[in-house]
Amino acid sequence: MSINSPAGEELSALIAAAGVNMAASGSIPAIRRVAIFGGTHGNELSGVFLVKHWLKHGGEIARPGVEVRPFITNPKAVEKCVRYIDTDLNRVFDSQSLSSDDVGKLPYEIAQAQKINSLFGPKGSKDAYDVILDLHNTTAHMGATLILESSTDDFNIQMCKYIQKSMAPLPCAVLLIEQPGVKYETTRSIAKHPIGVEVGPQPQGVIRADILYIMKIVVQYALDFMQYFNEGIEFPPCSIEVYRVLEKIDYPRDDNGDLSAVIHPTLQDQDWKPLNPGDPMFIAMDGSITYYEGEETVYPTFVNEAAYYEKKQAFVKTEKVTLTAQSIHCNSV
Ligand SMILES: CC(=O)N[C@@H](CC(=O)O)C(=O)O
Ligand SMILES: [Zn+2]
Repeated sequence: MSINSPAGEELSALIAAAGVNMAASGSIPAIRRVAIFGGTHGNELSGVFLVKHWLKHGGEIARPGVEVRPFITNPKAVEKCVRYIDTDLNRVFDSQSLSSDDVGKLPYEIAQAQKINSLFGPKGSKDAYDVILDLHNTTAHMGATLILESSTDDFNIQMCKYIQKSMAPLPCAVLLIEQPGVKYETTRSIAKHPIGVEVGPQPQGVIRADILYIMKIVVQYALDFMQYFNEGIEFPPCSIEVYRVLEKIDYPRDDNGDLSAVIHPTLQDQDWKPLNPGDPMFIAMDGSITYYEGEETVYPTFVNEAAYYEKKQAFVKTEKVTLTAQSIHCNSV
C-alpha cells in the first residue's frame, strides 16, 4: 500500500489522530545541562557525601559537551543532619510555593526552593535544566531504585533501561509516582527529565560503603547514557517493568495518633516482594496481627521508612506495569 493511496491517507490521519508524529519520532535535542542534587534531605548522607566529593573532584563526573553541576540543595539541613529545617523541601515545588513573595517571612525550604528554581528551572520552561538526578537514601530495604514521575518520558525510560542493563546482576527497580493524590512536587521536578535515585537500606545520619558504591555507579551509568545519546547512538524501542504507586498505607494507630502496631516481621525488608491477600502487615504488642485484605497481589515498598512515620505512611502499595518507549536519537549531532 502506497502512502499516497486514499487508504494510506486514512492511515496517516489515524496515526496523526493517535498523537504519533512519524517525522519527528524519537528525535530529541542533545543533553547540555545536568544537575546532581544531594542533601535535599540533610540526613541522607550518601548523596551529601557524593555531591561534596564531586564539588572537589569534578573530573569524575565530567562529560564532553555537557555541564554537569553537583549541588547541595538544603545546606542548612545538611549542616544540622536533619531531613529539613521548616518543611520538607521535596514537597514544595508547586507553582504556589514557587511564586509566593512573602520575602523574609518564608519558611527556609520555600525560600530555598525558589532559589533552586531560579538556578535550575524555571519549572516547565525551556530554560530548565535537561536532567536532574536527585540523590536520596531510604531506611527501607529497596536496593537501587530509580524514581520516575511520568510514564511517557521516552528519554527517561530509555535511561532507566540502560542503567538497569549496566547494573545487572545487581537489581535496580523503577518506581513510578505519577498517581494523582500520591504524587508530590519534588525538587527534581523543575528539570525537563527528572530522576530520583533512592538507595537503601541506610539509617539516617549514617554512610555505608555498599550503599554509597551503588549510588555512585547509578550516577555514572546515567551520565554514560547521556554521553552515548549525545554522541548520536540510537536507542531502539524498549520496555521496562516498573512498580506503579497505588496508595499509601498507614500504621494502625490509637485515639491519640500513637502507633498501636508495627510492621510484621514477615513484611520487614521485603520491599518489591509480593504481598498476597491474607498476608500479615502489622503486629501489636498483644500479638494480634493485621492482615492484608485486598483482592490483588501488590508489591510494597518504602517499608518502614523512618522519614514517613510523620507522613502517616508505613509503606506504599504498588503494582507491576510495563512502560514502553520508542526509539530515541539525538537530533543535534
Ligand atoms: C526517603 C525519602 O526521602 N524518599 C523520597 C522519595 C523521592 O525522592 O521521591 C521522598 O520522600 O522525598
Ligand atoms: Zn530523601
